[in-house]
This record gives sequence, C-alpha cells and structure tokens, in this order.
Amino acid sequence: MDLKTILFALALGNLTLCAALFFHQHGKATAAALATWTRGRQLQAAAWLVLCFHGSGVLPPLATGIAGYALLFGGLGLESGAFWETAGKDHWRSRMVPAIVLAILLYGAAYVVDEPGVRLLAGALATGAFYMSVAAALAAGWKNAVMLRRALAVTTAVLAVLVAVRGVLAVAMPLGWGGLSLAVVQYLASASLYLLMLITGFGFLLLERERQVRELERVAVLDTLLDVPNRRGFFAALAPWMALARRPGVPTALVVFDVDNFKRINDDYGHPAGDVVLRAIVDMCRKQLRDSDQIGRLVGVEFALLLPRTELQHALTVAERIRACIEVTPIKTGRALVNMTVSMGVTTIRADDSTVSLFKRVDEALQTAKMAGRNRIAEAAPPIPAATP
Ligand SMILES: Nc1nc2c(ncn2[C@@H]2O[C@H](COP(=O)(O)OP(=O)(O)OP(=O)(O)O)[C@@H](O)[C@H]2O)c(=O)[nH]1
Repeated sequence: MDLKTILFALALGNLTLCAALFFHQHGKATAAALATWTRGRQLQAAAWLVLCFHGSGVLPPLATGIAGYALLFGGLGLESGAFWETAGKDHWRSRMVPAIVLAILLYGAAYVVDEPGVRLLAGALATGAFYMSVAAALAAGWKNAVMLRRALAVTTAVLAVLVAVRGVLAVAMPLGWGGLSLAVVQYLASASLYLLMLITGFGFLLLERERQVRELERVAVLDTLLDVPNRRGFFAALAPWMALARRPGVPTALVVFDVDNFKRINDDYGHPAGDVVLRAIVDMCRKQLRDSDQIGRLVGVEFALLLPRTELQHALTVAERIRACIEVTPIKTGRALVNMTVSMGVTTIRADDSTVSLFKRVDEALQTAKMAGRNRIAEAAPPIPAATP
C-alpha cells in the first residue's frame, strides 16, 4: 500500500465516521465532549483529504503541506481535549490551544528549513505528542478506570511512540536501521496512524456510551430537582436495613413527612417558588442529619428519612429538631418570605416488617399528625405483644 492510498483511507475513514455521527446526532442535544470530539474528527478528515493532494500538482505544495498539518494538529488537539473532558478535566483549552499553535509554528518553521527529514520529524513528533496527550487523558484516574479505558491508554501510548519514532529515524538514520529500511518504518508508522484513528474512534464512542449508561443509572434513582434519592433510590438504600432488622441490635428508624398546605405556595407564588421552598426544606433536613442518614423523596411533597442504628426516642428527637427548624425558618422565594410546617410519622423497622407493613404503619402515623392539626409528629402504633399461651 503506498502513502497516497493510506492517506486516502485515513480521509475516507474519518469522513465516514463524521457522516455517521452527523446523522446520529441530527436534531439531538449533544454532550460537550462528544461535540468537541466530532469537530476534531471533522478537522482530521479535512486534513487527510488536503494531504492526499500534497504533491499532486492540483494545489501548491506549500498550501497543502502547511494547511493539511494545521488542520491535522487542530483536529488532534480537539480530539485530545474531548478525551480530557471525559476524564473530568474541563480546562483543557488553556493548554491545548497553545499546543496547537506551537505545533503549527514548529511545522511551519520546518517547512522554511526545507529539509524533508526535518519536516517529517516535526510532523511526526507533533502528531505523536497529541496522541500521547490522548493516552495521558485516558490514563487519568487509572486506579478507578474501567478496563477499556486502561487498554486504550496503553495501546494509544505505544502507537503514539511508533508514530514519533518514525520522524526521529528519518533524520537520525535516513538509510534505515540494520535490516529495517525507512520504507518499512514508514509503513509501520502509517499503519499505527490508521490504527490510532480506529481505536480512538471506537474507544471514544464506547466510553461515551458507557458514560451515558452510568448517567441513566444515576438519574433512575435520583430526584433531579432536589438532588436526593427518589422513591426507587430510597427503597434501594432501605433494603439492607430491612434485612438487618431481623437480627437483634439497635433498630433503624424511619421518618416520613409531608409538607403542610403546600398547594397554596404553588397557587399563590407559582410552581418555581414551590420548587425553591422544597429545596430549602431538603437543605434544612440535610443540616440536621448525620452522614449515615438518608433522605429520599417518596412522592410529591412527601419525604422519608432513614436513620440507621437509631432508637425510637432518638428518632423522635431528630424529627422534632427538623420540624422545629422548618417551622421557625422563613424561606425566601422570589417574591416573598414564607413559613412552612411539616407533619411527621415516626417508627422503627421491626423484625417481621416488610416494606408494605413498615410504610403502612408510618403513613398511618403521618395521617394521624395531619388529622390532629398538622405541624406535629405522631409515633406509629407500638407492636402488638405476642399472646401468652
Ligand atoms: N412546586 C412543586 N410542587 C409540587 C411538586 N410536587 C408536588 N407538588 C405539588 O404539591 C402539592 C401537594 O399537595 P397535597 O399534598 O395534596 O396537599 P397540601 O396542599 O400539601 O396539603 P396537606 O398535605 O393536606 O397539608 C400539589 O399541589 C402538587 O402539585 C414539585 O416538585 N414542585
């Protein structure tokens, strides 16, 4: 395979990927990293196309050489930036933009020197360095990284070195190294570039898919308005404590509370003001709880608190602290200061409880508190003592 064919294959590969991404992303909101990566790939596709025409007489060699490599460095810089973004380093631009400018200047200077070996060295070193940056981004957070990320980091680093070595050998040993002719080195480096295009492409898309799955799993158990577990998330957190309740020891307490007369907030001040009030109430609860306690939103304006290893008396004290705090703290919505109250039901998980019996009991307690006039706490009915034979 000659160099032109390889360049054409690189252009075609990137163009096909860009076309597939265009149709895939059409009309959808795209994550920042994916958008950056797509732009990087578009620039690379353009770069390889321009370089295909280098020396063909269609365009002046100076234009194809410098423009082609400038596009390539821009594209590789953006691709590397996208990988840094997936590693949680959003400030990559402050380093990547100077790196792209430096690479273009370096290559331009090599063009002025007008030595093909020096040009090759500049191009290969800069390309290798950009791919090394991709490898470093993939290796960031190695300890917690998934296997795919680690494998991509190692492979990308090895191939990046091969790309750079080709430039060094072209200058240091223009006649080849032992039995290794420069043509073979050139072939290896081109194959490395082709592989890099493939593995960073598939790798990025697979990592992006994995990120989306993780995000979906996260929001499936989260109330995104209040940033607390939703009903499903809260029940998942509750499950191990239900199992533990079958063993003797300090019980786990459950508090369920409902915001009183919340409808009037929405009616008087609007839904956004209602959201502000809910956030403030959740914040007040958080401040009163231990790290091991859990808050969850069951439905509407009904919340649950899980207090592991907490006796009923202590749970009542915690509930009272939260109730009193909410009662005396005015909440600032856009247009007014409002005072809210909550009604609460409190119980502990019993050995023979199922989630149904547990929530039935605590909901009854909550209803008792509501019926008794709201802004109060009711303790769930005590267990019925076993009949003596
Ligand atoms: N702003 C806002 N309102 C919500 C949200 N979820 C539920 N609501 C509203 O909260 C209100 C809850 O009303 P209810 O629990 O039925 O009654 P209430 O007015 O709180 O009165 P009591 O519970 O009887 O004290 C309803 O109007 C819901 O539309 C939310 O996420 N944001």
